[in-house]
Amino acid sequence: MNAITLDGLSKQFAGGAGLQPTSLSVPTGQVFGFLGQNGAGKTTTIRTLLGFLRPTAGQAQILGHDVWHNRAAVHARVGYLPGEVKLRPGHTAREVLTRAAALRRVSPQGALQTAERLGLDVSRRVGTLSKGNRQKVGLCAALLGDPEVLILDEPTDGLDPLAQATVLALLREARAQGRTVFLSSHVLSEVEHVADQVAILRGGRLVRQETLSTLRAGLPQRLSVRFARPRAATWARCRA
Ligand SMILES: Nc1ncnc2c1ncn2[C@@H]1O[C@H](COP(=O)(O)OP(=O)(O)OP(=O)(O)O)[C@@H](O)[C@H]1O
Repeated sequence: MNAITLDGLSKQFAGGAGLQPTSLSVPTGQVFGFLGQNGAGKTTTIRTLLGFLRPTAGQAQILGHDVWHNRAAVHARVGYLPGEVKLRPGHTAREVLTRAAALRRVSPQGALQTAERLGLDVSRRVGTLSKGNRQKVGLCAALLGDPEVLILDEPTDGLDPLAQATVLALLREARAQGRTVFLSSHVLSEVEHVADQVAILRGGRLVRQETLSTLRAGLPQRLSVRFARPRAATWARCRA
């Protein structure tokens, strides 16, 4: 069964940019990497998929619900990390997570443990946190209550390599528990460590969707370099 389905979903902004009609599906229990350069349309897709933007055409379903018509039912079962995490600056990270947990009617314990794994000091006021550490607060909030579907807009953006590795480990654990992850990123080398499938968006258009093994098989496995002159002579020139 598919956890997420886009059926001809599109979003046209006044300037013409946005998302061209796009159809794709994400099977339950998979990590789906959604790749594209700056401005490719990843955030637009995610915000339309979640019903924050009204689609120009088409529809999206999450866990069998039409997103636009059943937003509350969908949002109750989805953990979402927005591209820009906005938090009340005067609250500590612990307060943010405890309040978010109360709103979701779940225990904050899991999120506080995740914060510890990510090396986040939850006693700090979020207004004093770095971008990466605010990102960690947003991620802990998205994971609250172990939602069935996680939709994460560039979750590792701005994180140090250790925290990035912890995030990827958290996503693998979510998959091992049968949960579904929709993960946007600029970087294939990061997504390939965790994704089962990837889609590539360019200029608001889906240009590829394939499994990681098919994508890898299509990438050059060997690079051959030809020197215009004998190698020893080339190195000698470089050293000179
Ligand atoms: N509210 C809006 N009104 C008009 N154009 C918009 C709006 N939001 C986004 N766009 C345009 O839609 C295109 C896709 O933007 P989007 O933010 O979805 O890209 P992205 O892939 O998430 O980029 P990034 O990796 O930089 O976050 C861009 O050309 C952007 O300028």
